[in-house]
Amino acid sequence: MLVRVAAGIIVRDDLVFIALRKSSQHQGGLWEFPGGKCEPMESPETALQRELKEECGIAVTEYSFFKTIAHDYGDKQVELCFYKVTKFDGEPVGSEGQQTAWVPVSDLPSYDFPEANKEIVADLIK
Ligand SMILES: Nc1nc2c([nH]c(=O)n2[C@H]2C[C@H](O)[C@@H](COP(=O)(O)OP(=O)(O)OP(=O)(O)O)O2)c(=O)[nH]1
Ligand SMILES: [Mg+2]
Repeated sequence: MLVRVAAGIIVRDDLVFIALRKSSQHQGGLWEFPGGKCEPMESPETALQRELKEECGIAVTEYSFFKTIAHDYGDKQVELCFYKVTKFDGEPVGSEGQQTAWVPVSDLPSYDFPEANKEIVADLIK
């Protein structure tokens, strides 16, 4: 099962907004860049806008493509399209009750992310 996902690296100054995945979710208990699955035929850009509205309550107004990562978790194959989100309307929150945090980019390595995110975190702290 290949799942296409769009995720936003929401940045403000030197801080990044991250969220904790619920324990009931795939890769639960790990931190993530908010986002979610693309619907059939939906572009990742549209999915990014929709997911960040649903999960964080923000309207994305400026973003740029960062990187695509393909990863096989064994039980699930994901293709993650990461976007850097540089402007948005509203203040990001955990709309679905998820724990969230604004963290300095340099602190990202001290948070546990899914395996597929390791390369992204490494790129961000470069
Ligand atoms: N959102 C997000 N998902 C990630 C990241 N890293 C990573 O491996 N994933 C994986 C976990 C999931 O298998 C998949 C994303 O699914 P999701 O659970 O966010 O999807 P969704 O928001 O549509 O949620 P749902 O309605 O299906 O519960 O991608 C990440 O940084 N952000
Ligand atoms: Mg999600």
